[in-house]
Amino acid sequence: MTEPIYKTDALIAEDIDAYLVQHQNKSLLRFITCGSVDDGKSTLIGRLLYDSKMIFEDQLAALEADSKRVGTQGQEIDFALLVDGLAAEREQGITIDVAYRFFATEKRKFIVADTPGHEQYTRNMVTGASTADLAVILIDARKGVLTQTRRHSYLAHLIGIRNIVLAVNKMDLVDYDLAIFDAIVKDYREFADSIGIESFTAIPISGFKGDNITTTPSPNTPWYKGPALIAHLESVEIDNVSDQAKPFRMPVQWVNRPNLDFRGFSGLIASGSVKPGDAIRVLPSGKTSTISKVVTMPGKAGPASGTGGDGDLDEAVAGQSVTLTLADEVDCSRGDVIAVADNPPEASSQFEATIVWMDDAALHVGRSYWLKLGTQMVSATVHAPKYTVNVNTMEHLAAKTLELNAIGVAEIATDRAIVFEPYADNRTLGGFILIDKISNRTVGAGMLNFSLRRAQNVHWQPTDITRQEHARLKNQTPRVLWFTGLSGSGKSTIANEVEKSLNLMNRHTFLLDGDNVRHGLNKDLGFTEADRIENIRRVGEVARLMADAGLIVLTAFISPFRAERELVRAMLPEGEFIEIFVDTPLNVAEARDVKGLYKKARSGQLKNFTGIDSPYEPPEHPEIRVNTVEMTPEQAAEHIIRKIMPLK
Ligand SMILES: Nc1ncnc2c1ncn2[C@@H]1O[C@H](COP(=O)(O)OS(=O)(=O)O)[C@@H](OP(=O)(O)O)[C@H]1O
Ligand SMILES: Nc1ncnc2c1ncn2[C@@H]1O[C@H](COP(=O)(O)OP(=O)(O)O)[C@@H](O)[C@H]1O
Repeated sequence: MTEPIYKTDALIAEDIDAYLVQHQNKSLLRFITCGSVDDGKSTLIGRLLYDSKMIFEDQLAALEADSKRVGTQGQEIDFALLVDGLAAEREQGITIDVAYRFFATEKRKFIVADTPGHEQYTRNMVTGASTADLAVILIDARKGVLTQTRRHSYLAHLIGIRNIVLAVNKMDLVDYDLAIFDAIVKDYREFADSIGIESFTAIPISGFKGDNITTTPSPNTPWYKGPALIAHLESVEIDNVSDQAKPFRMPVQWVNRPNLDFRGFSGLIASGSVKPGDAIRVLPSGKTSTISKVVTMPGKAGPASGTGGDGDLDEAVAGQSVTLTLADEVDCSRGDVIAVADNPPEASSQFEATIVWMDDAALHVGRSYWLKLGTQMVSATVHAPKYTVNVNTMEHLAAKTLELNAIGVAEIATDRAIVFEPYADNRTLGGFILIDKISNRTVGAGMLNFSLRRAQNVHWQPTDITRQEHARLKNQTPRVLWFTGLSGSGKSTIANEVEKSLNLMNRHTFLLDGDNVRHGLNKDLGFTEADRIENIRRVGEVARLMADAGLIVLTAFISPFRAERELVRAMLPEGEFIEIFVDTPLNVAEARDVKGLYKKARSGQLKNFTGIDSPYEPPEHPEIRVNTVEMTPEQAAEHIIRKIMPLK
């Protein structure tokens, strides 16, 4: 029964090029519709698709048959059936994911992201809204402005949508009463003012009856002098147009080098315009040059087909994909940004950001995530949130982390400077996503608000005695032998044995032990997840410094999380980090109970104890694994020494 709808999408998806060529000269408006099923959202979208004639004949026949069978509108066509395609939605009576639909009118083409209305789906709404130029906020005329209206408006505004349409729907059910419409608009204006929405367009409609949907004004609302919905969607200014007036920025997607004579930098122009002769600056290096040519992107044949472009352009503007060639040989690679020379964006490594959390597992404060901003990808850690926002009341709440669907403001630090602009000025250079390094899932989406001053005044200081010099003097290759395992597994005992053996071999070593470091450097840290993450981050930094000094470092920390162990691995040159899994089953470690801590944990006197009520994630591919049930500490140490030899 839903097949015809998928066919429409599939056709466009399969031959999107043909579709786009056909509509090439029309501008594209991306918009979202916000509201719940009850507000008539699906009916409205169905009506837009229907009225724009993008439904094929056979599908219409199927729709008519379906409507009569399962529709809720008697003998009339139930437009909601066009949109509520997913079986799960049908069963639950709700819309649960972002569905994108394409349609076109004489004047413009459209992509509409249909996002669900329920609070737990904030992340879907944010996903759908992230590229939208406009949001249609649906209101049921009988109910007026509701909590969810405020939530959707707040999210749409937060995500940077400047065009808001307040579609007051179901006007037929309130006798097209002007007073009701006016009261709703007044109510909404008060709310909009309070959150900084500068303007919106209110339209009285009936998705079901078709009032004020297409281009002609409805005779049922003679008091309404504004445009009908489609007429408004066809004429509203698209962000690209306003972006063109901003300074030129183009994040480099790839370096296009089809042959030795051509070296171009390809990307999508994020803002402004560019033409041959323009003075530009490559960031973050700051190197300057001049634009030689602006070439349109290669066609389907790809970069291999010579310069591949359809030809040189006199000028290109925001929203266009182009390849730029420069007058000078300038270092420039993927992730760099080419900008107008005298007004470039900043580069920074510390920011305040607004983050929408999208993962079932809450944010781990201090953990290193991938941060992807346009074509730039760096490691980043998020500090404890300053506050989270209650999306129903706009209240600020105190919070230690961000749970699924939470929106919070927090400081964020990247491991190297990224080129950016505040999201409010530039969505492309200010919007980012966070990716879990282990699962590769997108866990958050965010907006950079501003960079923190302190980041700009800290610079790397080069030193003359390099780590190679330090290592050469000690006549050894630095290593970090990272022992990990449960409390009482034998990390300290075995690490101690290994250090003794290394010293007999005249190696320069240092053993960092959990208990000892926690008395000094890390005495401010406890055993919450966030504190353990910070504990390991600091120990990792110290181990790295010691390895830079040429030492063989041994560390004995539970280090329960894979992500932080991988973080430390990534801090060191390839091959210098050796993960040693002290593999002792919980019952064995517990039976040893050297410090009586397991007993305390079992009796509830000690909370968050690893293996009892705090997780331990065993290494998946440790360089070395020792089984302390089968080996004595001495045997385990010998095994390790043998594995790491010949140790120069
Ligand atoms: N709640 C809780 N959970 C785990 N361990 C606890 C806890 N409270 C105190 N201790 C003692 O602290 C030692 C572990 O510290 P670490 O720095 O290695 O821990 S972690 O890596 O930050 O998880 C650990 O030492 P080892 O037994 O040598 O591992 C314990 O003695
Ligand atoms: N094969 C073994 N390897 C390491 N320790 C062992 C072994 N068998 C028994 N033990 C005992 O287990 C305890 C391990 O404690 P410890 O080294 O402090 O562990 P951790 O540092 O992992 O908490 C010590 O008392 C040690 O003597």
